[in-house]
Amino acid sequence: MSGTKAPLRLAIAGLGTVGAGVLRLLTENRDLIEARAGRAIAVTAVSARDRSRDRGVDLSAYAWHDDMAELAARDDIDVVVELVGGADGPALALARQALGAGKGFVTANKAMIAHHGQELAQAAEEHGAALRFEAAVAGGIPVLKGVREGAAANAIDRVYGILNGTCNYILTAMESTGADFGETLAEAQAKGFAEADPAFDIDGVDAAHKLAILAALSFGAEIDFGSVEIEGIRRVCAADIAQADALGYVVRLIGVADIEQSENGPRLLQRVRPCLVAKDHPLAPIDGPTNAVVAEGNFSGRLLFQGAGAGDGPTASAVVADLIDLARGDTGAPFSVPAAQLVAMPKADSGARESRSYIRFMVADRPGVLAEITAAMRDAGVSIQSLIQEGEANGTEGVLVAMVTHTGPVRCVRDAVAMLEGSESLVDEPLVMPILRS
Ligand SMILES: NC(=O)C1=CN([C@@H]2O[C@H](COP(=O)(O)OP(=O)(O)OC[C@H]3O[C@@H](n4cnc5c(N)ncnc54)[C@H](O)[C@@H]3O)[C@@H](O)[C@H]2O)C=CC1
Ligand SMILES: N[C@@H](CC=O)C(=O)O
Ligand code: NA
Repeated sequence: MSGTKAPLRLAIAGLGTVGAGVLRLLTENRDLIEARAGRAIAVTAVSARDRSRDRGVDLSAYAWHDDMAELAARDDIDVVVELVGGADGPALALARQALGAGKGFVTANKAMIAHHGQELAQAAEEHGAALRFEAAVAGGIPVLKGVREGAAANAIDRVYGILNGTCNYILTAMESTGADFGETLAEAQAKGFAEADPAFDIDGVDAAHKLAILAALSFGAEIDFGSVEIEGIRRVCAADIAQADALGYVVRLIGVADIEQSENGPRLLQRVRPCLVAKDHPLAPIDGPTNAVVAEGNFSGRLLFQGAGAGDGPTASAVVADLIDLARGDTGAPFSVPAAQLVAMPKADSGARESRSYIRFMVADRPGVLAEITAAMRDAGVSIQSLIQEGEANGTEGVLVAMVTHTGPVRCVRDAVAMLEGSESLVDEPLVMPILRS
């Protein structure tokens, strides 16, 4: 079909949700993939933990390796595809080996790229190999391609979005059905969205991995996962979602990265936390495992990328798109610029940022409690826009007091909360959620 070009030969490590999806996609769409890639893309060898597991795909045509480290050593392989996971360990060893041997390397592993992406990009350059990881950020959405290629001419100084399908699935289910957190997490796990350790999802770490990669690529910054401020969704309760709704907002886990200019060069701020999102904001209707990313280019204006952020089909689509690029001979720098040109950007001070905030207190039902809270706000310089006191919140001890502040420094809200620490009026630690600016 494509003439005489030799096929691109793959070894795939990991045949779980994503790996099995990639095998299915390569089989079902073989002809169109070959036509678009200009050559066949053929699997030669595979490795996973359990050879006999029924994955709904026929493995009989592929060489099997119990030890995935052997894949990179095969001389009949052009590209190693890593769909195992884990920041370090065998996945990282395989990446180093494959790139060191001059083979292409395609992965969906955001944990590994967030921690070691720069080293791996450098290794790829040194050995003339290609490294790609579109599936690692926002699953099936071609957001890395969109930023790296489609928006390549723009300076981008803010990128943000919904980067974790599991959290979005949980939050939107809590919103629409009032379902409980644990039950909804189990559903997300059963559908294959959740990470091997779902704490990575609900504690915001997975979104932070993706944000760190997206920020590096968007801003030309060194990857700095360590400086991401992270808060997950464990403490968001049904009453918060109901209060947000009454105020005209929905609750979403949002990753935001931006750069601010200072005398000493650009500073980077990366934060992942549950936020209140106005119902007319483009991120508000994003539900279920869908992800959405907004990138603000200085010529393009606001770009919105939206689609399935997790699951076998969408994630496989991103992996195979990378493989098609490699088959076509695109070996360009994965972070837009060579790894050595990525700029080290110190962390910006999040306390100095201005924001409106939602603050929820669970308080003891007794006189003087509200006065104590509002005094702390006054002393810390926080201006309250609205305050709601509810009866006993469902399934919780105490009375819910929720407030929305006027725009002011984040530090003042932190100071107010710190002043109330240890107060006998509070039956739980306050929850602060910023209101996402449009
Ligand atoms: N599931 C999803 O929706 C998405 C997953 N990802 C990423 O894709 C990667 C794979 O995720 P899933 O397919 O969901 O995981 P999974 O747990 O379903 O599959 C992992 C596979 O790796 C194999 N494996 C584990 N340790 C191994 C070892 N030492 N040697 C050989 N094989 C080994 C397992 O046998 C299994 O086949 C992860 O990095 C994940 O973060 C990225 C985007 C979306
Ligand atoms: N666990 C992740 C899977 C995709 O990256 C998620 O829920 O988004
Ligand atoms: Na993607």
